[in-house]
Amino acid sequence: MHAKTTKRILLRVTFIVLTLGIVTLLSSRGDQSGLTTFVRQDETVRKRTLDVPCSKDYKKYQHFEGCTPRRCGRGVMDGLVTHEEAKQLQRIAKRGLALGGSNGGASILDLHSGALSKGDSFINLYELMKRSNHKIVFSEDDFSLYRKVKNRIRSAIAAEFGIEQDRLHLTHPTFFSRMTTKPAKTVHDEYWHPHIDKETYGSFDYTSLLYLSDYGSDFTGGRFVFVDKEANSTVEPRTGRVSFFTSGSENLHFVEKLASGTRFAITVSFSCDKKHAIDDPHIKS
Ligand SMILES: O=C(O)CCC(=O)C(=O)O
Ligand SMILES: [Fe+2]
Repeated sequence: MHAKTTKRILLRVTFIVLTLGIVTLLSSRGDQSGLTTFVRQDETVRKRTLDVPCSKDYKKYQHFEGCTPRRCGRGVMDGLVTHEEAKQLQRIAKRGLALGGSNGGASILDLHSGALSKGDSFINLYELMKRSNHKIVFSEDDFSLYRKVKNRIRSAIAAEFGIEQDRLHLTHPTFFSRMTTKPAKTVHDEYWHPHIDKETYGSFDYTSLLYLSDYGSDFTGGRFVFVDKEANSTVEPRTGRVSFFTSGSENLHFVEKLASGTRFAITVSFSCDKKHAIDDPHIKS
């Protein structure tokens, strides 16, 4: 073969390889809107983590040695909670929420305090249960499932961040959420605003979310989005998926507005400060 022809072919091959490389790189980083996917709904991840630099805000907060994040980050685990456990928790959520429900698109049931969205405000489910002879909604088995799952999540967070698990205290609020496409009626329905959990909830140091329904089939929209400098990054909810992260401003986030369907999740969070510890939810007598 002619040296010139060989050179031309080599140049062409190099061009094709480079173009393919750039296309692959761009598509793996996200679409034109600057959105990348951290974990897709249709994949099963044992554990996927990402370190993110801790925000400077930690200087403002009291430091709890051996617990306050020194390393910040995010993680997603699919194997921690079984599909059946998540489905059972969804049934519990539905049972409780059936006694209330917001007029707008977001309803919560706080398992610890009993706060339940109803209309444009909240009622107390435990008060209601007390008045109507206790076990109308939850059984001891329901609470025991919640505790089991919460302890598993706590161990996973402790292992990931190199903390002794006894230093992580379950904190308020811990709640089931149900989101729909209904228009918001009060600010409590506006789940789509970017926020920092440490600022919104005060006591949170490590946030976890357990998803109880599937993005793409049970609902559309409703992806969890981390707001990052370069490109936002989504976690697509999947039944049984646990997503956890340090609660400071390094993990600013929001939930996209739902486009269709109903989305269920539980927020389970931990504080390093004993003062903010709450008991495991249990039947109040
Ligand atoms: O349900 C979610 O994916 C996130 C909810 C959330 O941001 C929160 O509870 O603070
Ligand atoms: Fe949040």
